[in-house]
Amino acid sequence: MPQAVISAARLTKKYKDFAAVDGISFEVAPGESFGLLGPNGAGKSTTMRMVGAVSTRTSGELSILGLDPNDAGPEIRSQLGVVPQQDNLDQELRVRDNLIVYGRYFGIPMRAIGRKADELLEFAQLADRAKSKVDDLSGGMKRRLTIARALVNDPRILLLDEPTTGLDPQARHILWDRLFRLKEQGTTLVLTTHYMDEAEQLCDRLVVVDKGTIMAEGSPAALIREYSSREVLEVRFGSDRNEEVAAKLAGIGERHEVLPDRILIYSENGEAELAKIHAAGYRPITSLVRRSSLEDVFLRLTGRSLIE
Ligand SMILES: Nc1ncnc2c1ncn2[C@@H]1O[C@H](COP(=O)(O)OP(=O)(O)OP(=O)(O)O)[C@@H](O)[C@H]1O
Repeated sequence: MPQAVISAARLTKKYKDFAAVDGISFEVAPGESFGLLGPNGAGKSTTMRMVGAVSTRTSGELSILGLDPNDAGPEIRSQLGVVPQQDNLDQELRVRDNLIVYGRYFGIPMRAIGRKADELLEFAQLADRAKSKVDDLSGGMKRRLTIARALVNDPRILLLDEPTTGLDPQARHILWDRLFRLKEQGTTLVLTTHYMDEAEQLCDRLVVVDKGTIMAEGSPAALIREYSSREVLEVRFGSDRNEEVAAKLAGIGERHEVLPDRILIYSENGEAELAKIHAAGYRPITSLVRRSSLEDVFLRLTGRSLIE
């Protein structure tokens, strides 16, 4: 890997005796899009706050852009863009003024900041809303404005905590498109998400986190190859029968997961497994064949679903 822009070794954050982040190690290369995928409470935001140099670590090593946040917090923060989980835009100010005020905060000269604000509004597809009140924007627009604001200082790394939580599918796709654009331009992206499709779409590489520890690391495709099969057959026999039927399907597929509402059968060819189930005399209420996803990887690693 080229000289890492973020390097964490045995990074730990404790709240009293509880380790919210429990000895995690990872590196992020320049220009990479790196993700932390895990359910609520996994320790993703806590990790992001340490990387963002706004929360101190309890132990371990952390280097951001070659600097230690314990010694160089302000210098690190001046080179980062941060998109927090909750939008914290200035509701009193108009859209464009949010960017101007933030730019002034970073000490950008007045004549440069106006040009920068217009450029960022264009990028965030908000040019026609420049004079709107923040309150009048949709959730997706507010999110894009928060991203635009985080780009005011031309950050070397953009940190995004759950960038699309709470957005509708269309707004998510518009936002992903903007993040792809940034990725193309070479910005290093670090994001947390509990959406497996977001991780699959946006991340070159990711770590799967659960209960403060890293369960696996790799590209989405490599993780799926390593921890799942090519296809998944989902069958439903009714919540009271799934356990009983699953026990009788022992020879079918490479392995099963029995969830409260369905059985997942992992194999290279879901349709072929469905034919075997029919041949054995079982008729599922519903059946669906899909390709494996990071959700299956998480289930395999933890025995639990990402969204509970
Ligand atoms: N200030 C705090 N004091 C005590 N416990 C905390 C504090 N902040 C976080 N925690 C706990 O640490 C754990 C990890 O929280 P964190 O917010 O990092 O998780 P997360 O993966 O980002 O999930 P979410 O998406 O819900 O924010 C949780 O159990 C949380 O309750």
